[in-house]
Amino acid sequence: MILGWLLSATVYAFHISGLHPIPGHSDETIYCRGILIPSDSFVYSTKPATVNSSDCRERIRENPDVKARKSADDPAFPECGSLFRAANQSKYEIIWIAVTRYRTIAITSHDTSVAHYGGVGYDFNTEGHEPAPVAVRMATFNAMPKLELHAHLNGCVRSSTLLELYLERGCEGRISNSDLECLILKEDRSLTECFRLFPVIHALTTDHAIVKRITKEAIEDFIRDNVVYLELRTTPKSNEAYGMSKRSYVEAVLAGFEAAEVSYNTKEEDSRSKHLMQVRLLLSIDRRESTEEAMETVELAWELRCRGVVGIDLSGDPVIGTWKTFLPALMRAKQLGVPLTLHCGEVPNSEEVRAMIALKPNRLGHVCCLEEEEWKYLLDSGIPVEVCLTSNVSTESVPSVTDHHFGLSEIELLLIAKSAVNYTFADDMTKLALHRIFDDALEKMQGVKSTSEG
Ligand SMILES: CNc1ncnc2c1ncn2[C@@H]1O[C@H](COP(=O)(O)O)[C@@H](O)[C@H]1O
Repeated sequence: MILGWLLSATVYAFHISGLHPIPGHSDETIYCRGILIPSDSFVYSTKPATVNSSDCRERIRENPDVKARKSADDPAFPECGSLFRAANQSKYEIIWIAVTRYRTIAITSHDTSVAHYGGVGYDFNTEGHEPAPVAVRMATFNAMPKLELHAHLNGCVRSSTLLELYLERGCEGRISNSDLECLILKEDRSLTECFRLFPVIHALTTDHAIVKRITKEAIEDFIRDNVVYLELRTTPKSNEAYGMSKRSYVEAVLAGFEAAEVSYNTKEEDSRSKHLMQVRLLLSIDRRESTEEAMETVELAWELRCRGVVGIDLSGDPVIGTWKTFLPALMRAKQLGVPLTLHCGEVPNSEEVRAMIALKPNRLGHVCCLEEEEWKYLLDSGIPVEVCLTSNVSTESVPSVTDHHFGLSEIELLLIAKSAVNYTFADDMTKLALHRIFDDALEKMQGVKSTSEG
């Protein structure tokens, strides 16, 4: 019984990117984790400002919901103002922000002039201050093609698989049963708890066969969510006890890619098999690693560039490690022309945030905790940001899902998702094919819309 319950909790606990309703909310509305799939995958670009920041701020102040939540003593609110100022000064348009006591997240876009705060949409092109929330149906999100550009393999392991492995082999004394259950059942985890959980997962996903299995399952789950292009990232690991080197680990992941394609293609009765999902791999450097280990990962990415490895990621517990350790490897990646994405500003760290932006990586991930000056610097740099909304909610970096929802129309969401194609690490042919998928979906959506309006 407990196991059944644990299994049914799968999607909430581990499959962070799952397209599933949040308990207590209707699955007919946008208030669901599903909306966060595309948003996790979105990459936003920037463009000259069209929004008057003081007007924008006034409208936010006038919303009683926001006032109730952001009381005067909440240090986050002034931060919001400075964000608008930064955007205005640097002539970028902010379409969406989320401010919590600790973090501020902003999204800029060239596709729309809609801004959001506290889960309520405001159309800056219209008169009046009425909030304009838009309910979007789950079915639409299921059907919508999606790009997933920020998925950590060991963060996507099904809870059912973890439990199965745990029951089979235990957890090598690293964690008690009750601790494991507690971690699995807890829907939202602080960053600290997250990094307590990863070693537990790693202790279970040790050998090549398991790495292949979790890769295949993760891909199948993304296919089910109608992701059409996936950049999966994972940290190559060596583990003598299992005869594993960094290279053989990556080989096991690539074997998982192949296995997923086979099982996917054989399910001909499944209409989703008409889509062929494109999968690419980024190799992550963990912040606990040494310069030499980081360098080995970069060389591996270069060697395996013809087999689907398209980039390097720097990730891991943001309070561990120092920037200088990884710099030689990141510079080497740049020298080789291997695309780079860096986890940036998950916790306040001005010096590092500045150094990361100065390195001019191809993308930055999370980018939650920035000082006003750093925001300006980021906006000036024009570096696309992987805005990891699902993760930020799960790790309690932002207060709730409703504080995150976009309130955009279905077509606007699709357009934003489409714009992310330009920031994938895919080749031009793949980008073209992806643009076509989005154009088809857009055409269908517009057709449905005009029929229902007619
Ligand atoms: C929540 N925000 C985050 N911030 C930073 N790094 C994260 C992360 N979430 C996951 N990882 C990184 O991904 C590893 C697990 O997948 P792989 O073993 O690589 O497949 C974690 O150990 C951590 O290094």
